[in-house]
Amino acid sequence: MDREQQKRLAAQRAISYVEKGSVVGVGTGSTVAYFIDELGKMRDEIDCAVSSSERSTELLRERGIRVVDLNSVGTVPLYVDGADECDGHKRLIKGGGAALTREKIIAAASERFVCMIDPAKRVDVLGKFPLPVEVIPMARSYVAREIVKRGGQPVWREGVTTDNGNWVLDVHNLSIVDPVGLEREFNQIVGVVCVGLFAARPADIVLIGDQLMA
Ligand SMILES: O=C[C@H](O)[C@H](O)[C@H](O)COP(=O)(O)O
Repeated sequence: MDREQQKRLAAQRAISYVEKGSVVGVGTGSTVAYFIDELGKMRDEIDCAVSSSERSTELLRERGIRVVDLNSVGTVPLYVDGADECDGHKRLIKGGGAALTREKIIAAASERFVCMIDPAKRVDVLGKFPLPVEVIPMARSYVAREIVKRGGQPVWREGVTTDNGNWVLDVHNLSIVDPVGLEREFNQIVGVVCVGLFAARPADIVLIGDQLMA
């Protein structure tokens, strides 16, 4: 089975976590696009969605799903998203599509985070996928130098501006043996908006294709 089929299967299974009449938090990316397809089929059974990107908002609206501001809802019962890497503790690297900050905000505001991946993204140690870090544009060089001091090799994702008007550094050469510690450390660099490590708030449920990860 190819990766796209695995992503679609994960999205179909993720739908079973959606409760009728509820607000659904929606992530970003190619896997989420399959989830939005499925969610569209039950648009009359849910209340509305909160979205992690302009791209997902557009897809949701195209399928007739009402999208509301996170500030207008309380705790979100369910957040569904993809990831770029996932370790055995359901800690993630995210941000390959530059949507990490809004994704992390909705994940933090959610009771349950269901993450959908294909088998190639399941790793023992995070870091083979370059770690995305969203930065305030004027701080790009400074943050890059600070990351070099910590052993990473930052590469500016030139030409990409996030939905928040910021830039992204992709940090290569990291073997992330302490994801919570590294997330905390990078968060403390002035000029960093968000680190694409979801370790302090990992996923609650990970679907690898249609299989539940233990
Ligand atoms: O910024 C993008 C997100 O974190 C995505 O969830 C992540 O990159 C996975 O995307 P995809 O499902 O396209 O592999």
